[in-house]
Amino acid sequence: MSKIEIKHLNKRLIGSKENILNDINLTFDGEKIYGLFGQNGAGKSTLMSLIADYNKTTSGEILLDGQEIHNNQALINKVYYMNQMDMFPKHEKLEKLFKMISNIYPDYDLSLQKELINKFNVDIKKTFNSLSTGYKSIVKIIISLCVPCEFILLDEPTLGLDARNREVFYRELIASYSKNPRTFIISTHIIEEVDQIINEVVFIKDGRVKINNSVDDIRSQSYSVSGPAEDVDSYVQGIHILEKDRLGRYETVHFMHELPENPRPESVDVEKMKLQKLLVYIMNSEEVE
Ligand SMILES: Nc1ncnc2c1ncn2[C@@H]1O[C@H](COP(=O)(O)OP(=O)(O)OP(=O)(O)O)[C@@H](O)[C@H]1O
Repeated sequence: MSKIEIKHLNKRLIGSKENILNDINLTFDGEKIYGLFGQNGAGKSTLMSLIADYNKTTSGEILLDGQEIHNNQALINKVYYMNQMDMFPKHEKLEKLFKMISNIYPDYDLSLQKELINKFNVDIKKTFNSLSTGYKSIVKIIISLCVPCEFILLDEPTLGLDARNREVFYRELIASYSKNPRTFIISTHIIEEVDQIINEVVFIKDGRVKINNSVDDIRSQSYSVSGPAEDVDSYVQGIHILEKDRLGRYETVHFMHELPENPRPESVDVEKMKLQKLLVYIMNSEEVE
């Protein structure tokens, strides 16, 4: 199974004194779905553009199956980068645009493309330039799911999509992945949207990797316990609580710890903490250390 390894990568823009990315060491394994998170300006798009060889590293290596991707067209062809740049011919009708792309990739999935055009209600007689922000994203999403690449990098794929189309996209992504497992790296600010889809989390802050772990590991021993306040309090007694939300007599407490050994009152519900909340705690605790 293919993998991408990033070793001691630094990126600094010419004329700048500061690195955008600092000593990045990461492995993206085959057939996994990664969430790439971080605040605005953290360096997510820069990292993706380097992997796809749109940009050159200042130092360090990006290897696909042990070989440098940079300037190696056979390897670059295994990576597809969907981003916010509009690089398609603006005045061509979409039907021609789709044809051009499918001609570039020998095993492009034309039947999936047809299905997705219908599901997203895309009018292929329109030009790319005339599309709304959301429909521009949809066209890019369709192409990303149909190209026969082993590594698909999606940079804020749902930008401008309404709720229905976001749902269609994630449903189709899962269907496509199940049928044809490959690696997806999805950069998004809306962690709730992907927390059921991704296997791995990479969190970048100020150009450095702060979290690089599986979702299962991150979510193990992290709970949200809710119910009548007095029952919850007695159940979680002695556990370090990260946050308590209260609504009248009802409360929810969040903690990163094993479940208490005390018997759980029937009135109390236990669930895994939401990934978004958890990542915020992990980042905050790192800052305190
Ligand atoms: N061509 C450029 N010229 C100047 N600064 C740049 C350039 N490209 C990136 N940067 C800077 O590098 C940093 C990282 O940007 P990048 O777009 O990679 O972040 P991001 O995590 O994708 O952010 P966002 O979530 O806002 O899209 C930012 O401070 C950005 O301003």
